[in-house]
Formats: sequence, C-alpha cells, structure tokens
Amino acid sequence: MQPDLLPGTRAASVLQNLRHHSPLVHCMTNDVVQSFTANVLLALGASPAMVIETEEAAQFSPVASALLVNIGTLTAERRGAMLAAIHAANESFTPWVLDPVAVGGLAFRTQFAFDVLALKPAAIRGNASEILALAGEHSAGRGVDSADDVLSALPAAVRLAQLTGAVVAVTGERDYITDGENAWRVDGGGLLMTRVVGTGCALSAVVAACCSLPGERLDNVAAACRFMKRAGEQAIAASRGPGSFIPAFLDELYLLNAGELA
Ligand SMILES: Nc1ncnc2c1ncn2[C@@H]1O[C@H](COP(=O)(O)OP(=O)(O)O)[C@@H](O)[C@H]1O
Ligand SMILES: Cc1ncsc1CCOP(=O)(O)O
Ligand SMILES: [Mg+2]
Repeated sequence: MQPDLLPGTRAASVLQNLRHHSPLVHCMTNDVVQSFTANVLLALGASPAMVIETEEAAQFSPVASALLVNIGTLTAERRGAMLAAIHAANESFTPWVLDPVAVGGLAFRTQFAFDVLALKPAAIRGNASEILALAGEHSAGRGVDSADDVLSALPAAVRLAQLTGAVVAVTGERDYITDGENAWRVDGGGLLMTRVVGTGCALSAVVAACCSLPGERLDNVAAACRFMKRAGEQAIAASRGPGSFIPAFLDELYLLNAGELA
C-alpha cells in the first residue's frame, strides 16, 4: 500500500522555517560531492561547513545545528573523526544524519554503518539498495547506485526506523519517509537526477538541516525530500542534460517558494 503524499502546506512551512533559521550544517561527507553539497545548502538558505579533522570535528558538531555523516569515501582516519563528531553531537543534543553510501557490498563501511546505528541517528537517508542492506536484507546495489525497487524497500525502512528511533527516508523514483509508525510519500523529480553525482548525498545534507528545525521530524525530513524533487523536476524542464541540469537545479532550489509548494 502507498503512504499518503506529504501535504504541500507542510513542506511550505518547513521551507519557511529553513529560511528563517538558516541552520549551520556540519558536513562530514565524501570527496566527490563536497562542493555540490555546500552549494545545495546555500541555495536553500542553510549554511554548510566541512570540518573533518578529528579534534575540530568534535569541537564543531556541538555548535552546529546538525551533523551529516556520509560514508561515501570512508577511510580509517575519517572513521575516527566521524565517531568523535557523533559522540560530541549526542552529548550536546545536535541531531546527526547517516547517509550509508554503498553499504552492503563493502565490509569496512558496512561494519561502520552497523556500528553507528546504535548511536541514535536522527535520520537515515539512502537509496533502496542501501536501506535494504542496512536493514540486513538482500540488496542488489551496484556501487553507489540502487538496483532495487524503492517501494519494495519500504518495509525495511519501517523496521530500521523502529530499530534505531531514526526517521528513515528511502529515495528513488518515489521517496518514502517513515518514523516506523507513520509514513509519507513524496513524488516528483526525474531520471536526470541520477545522471549527475551527488543528488542523494546533497539531499542527506538537506535532511540534516531540516532535522534541526522545530516541528515533527517526520514532516521535516519529508519536506527536505520534497524540496529536492520539486527543484529537480523544474530543473529538468529547464535543461538539456546533466551539464545544464546542475546550475538549473541550484537556481530552482534558490527560487523554491512556499506559496507554490503549498
Ligand atoms: N527514477 C527517479 N525518478 C525521479 N527521481 C529520482 C529517481 N531516482 C532518484 N531520484 C531522486 O534523486 C535524488 C537522489 O536519490 P537516489 O538516487 O535515490 O539517491 P542516491 O544518489 O544516494 O543513490 C532524490 O531526490 C530522488 O528522489
Ligand atoms: C560516486 C561516488 N563514489 C563514492 S561516493 C560517490 C558519490 C555518490 O553520490 P550519490 O549517492 O549522491 O549518488
Ligand atoms: Mg547515495
């Protein structure tokens, strides 16, 4: 069964909150998407900061509005820095978000992702293959890309939310967002979003920003998904391919307006 669509009025009020609070997002993300992620946050009105040295990361996560932990290019050194940042975030009640890039196939990152599930992420955002793997199920992921149907991963997302207390967003052709009890669906976007690198990673940074806002965390995470899908479909209409999509996408994020979302 399909969950209901997130009402536009809820997405609209989260957008207003995002612009009002301009959350400072501590991004510990992969080497491929640093600049794109920062630009997506800035276009939406949030503030990115990429702080990765262990000592600084533990100092920064308590003063940031939210922390993003993305394991796309995890190394042994980054593992230590991420753990320090997560522990410091938890001590200061800074919400943190896990993006389990390519979890399942590779042992080192998979063990890390399983380990940090116990450290109370506020949200987890991944594609269908990643969410299936993180829930301990068979998945057909191909590197960082999903090869599983997103609706088939919804029960895994629900179980993962129940197990961890996180809001889980599983994304793809449609996005599903659940806290283990209730769920929203978000439609929109388009295939071109998978032909540029970093849309998923940047979405996870937006999820982190939205986790710091007042209101229901389930609605806030679903709204983050809605912002990206809406800007994605608008940008696809305005572009010829991946090259022109990226600047169009940043423009559409910047131009998103609460009245239209509502
Ligand atoms: N087939 C699709 N149709 C429409 N939107 C999509 C499709 N696949 C992914 N998206 C969108 O692209 C963004 C990245 O999602 P996804 O590809 O699932 O993450 P990842 O890049 O981590 O694999 C999300 O906003 C998602 O809704
Ligand atoms: C290509 C690649 N390789 C390691 S991380 C990464 C980026 C993945 O980005 P996304 O998950 O947003 O597609
Ligand atoms: Mg990803």
